[in-house]
Amino acid sequence: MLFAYMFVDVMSPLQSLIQKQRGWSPDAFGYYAGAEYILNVFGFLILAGIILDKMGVRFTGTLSASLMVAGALIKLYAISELFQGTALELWLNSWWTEMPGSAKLAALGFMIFGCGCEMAGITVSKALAKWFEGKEMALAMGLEMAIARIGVFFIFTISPRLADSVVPASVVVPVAFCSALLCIGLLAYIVFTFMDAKLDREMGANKVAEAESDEEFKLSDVGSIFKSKLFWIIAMLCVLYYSAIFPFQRYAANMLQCNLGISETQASDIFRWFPVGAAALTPLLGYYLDRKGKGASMLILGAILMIVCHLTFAFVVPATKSELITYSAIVVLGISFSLVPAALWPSVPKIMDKRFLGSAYSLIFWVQNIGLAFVPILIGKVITWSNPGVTDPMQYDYTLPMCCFASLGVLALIFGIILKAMNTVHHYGLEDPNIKEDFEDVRIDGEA
Ligand SMILES: NCCCC[C@H](NC(=O)[C@@H](N)CCCCN)C(=O)O
Repeated sequence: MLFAYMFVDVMSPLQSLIQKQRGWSPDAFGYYAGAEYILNVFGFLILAGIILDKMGVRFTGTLSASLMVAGALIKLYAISELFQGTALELWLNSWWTEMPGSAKLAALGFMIFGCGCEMAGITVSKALAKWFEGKEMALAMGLEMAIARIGVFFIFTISPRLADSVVPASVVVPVAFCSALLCIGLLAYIVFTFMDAKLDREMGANKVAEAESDEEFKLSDVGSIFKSKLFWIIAMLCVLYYSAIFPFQRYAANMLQCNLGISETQASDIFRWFPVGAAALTPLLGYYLDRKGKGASMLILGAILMIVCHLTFAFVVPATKSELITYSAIVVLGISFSLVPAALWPSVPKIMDKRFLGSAYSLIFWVQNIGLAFVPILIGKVITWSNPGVTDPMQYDYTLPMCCFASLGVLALIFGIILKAMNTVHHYGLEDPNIKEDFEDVRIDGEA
């Protein structure tokens, strides 16, 4: 997941370079960036969950890592010199001319990569739930997310430097570097499949037989998940919360530039500490959750902190232009981005039956991906609508867009409160620690 998250953002700091090198306009760059989620939104993620529950973590993880490598290589080819002047490029250049041929092929590669990346996300979650059931599951998931966030910080730091390491500067170097890392990731996962097979053997014949007889996944389970009220509450909380985080990340640097009147680099230098803060805290909160519980309360607190931060960016930062307040809001947002992921993902195995855990994760990801695909477009339109006549990208007023992000947080908070109330009534164990001697299993079996 570290290498996957690095690949996702490898081009993010290189927007102006790819514009100079390959003629991608900001719009073309936006379409390329959105391509990551397209196939997932149009149903691939649902299929991925079914494959995961039918075929298991070893097959699905290897498939997802292979998809990421294939997508990465297509993207690498698209931006390389090799692709320039080919018949395919000429043909791709001949229609929808706003989007250069290299951007179209890179978007296709990114789409395939995106399928592999999200499929890997649900596979890793299911694998961790299997390996750490009744143990330090939240800590394990927290560490996995922390490593991925460090990858984001790392790639924002090294990507421009790798591009500048050749003359003239080239986007090919960082993309080739990350593609090589993905190949290493695929090999690492293949090694894991042997370890996982060994775990199955160690778990003993009895447990495997039990798993085979009682826990066979049925296609109708997908329908059962969709009918579950609890599933929809978690999925809505997830999409609303994450839609106010990942799409915000795309606009954050520009928002800081406009509010503080600083350069792109200064803004990035401030904002890049956000994933680092989240990386530092998520495992600690996972450790706490494993031992003390309070998962539902953490979700509520995380949503409240996010609302406070987005409102600070909307009203306080532009009025005071204070760097101290800005840094404080970034740190508090990092705490929020630790609380919610640390509590959300380990909660799913508590309330969903093991046999369709992969599908449950995939359907939550699917709803989330719809938000991640469309909220950035919506925010772009709000920026344009609330800044009539503004052409200088340093002069945007971000009050309304930030209020939109805060509103998503308010809705997420409402779903968090409903979830906690339901947990109090039905005792799903969302406030309980993961590590328990006698774990009372109250997971719903498709019906809630
Ligand atoms: N084992 C993974 C748990 C989910 C972590 C979560 N990621 C997502 O929700 C992804 N579906 C979306 C990632 C988008 C990145 N461009 C997270 O908190 O990162």
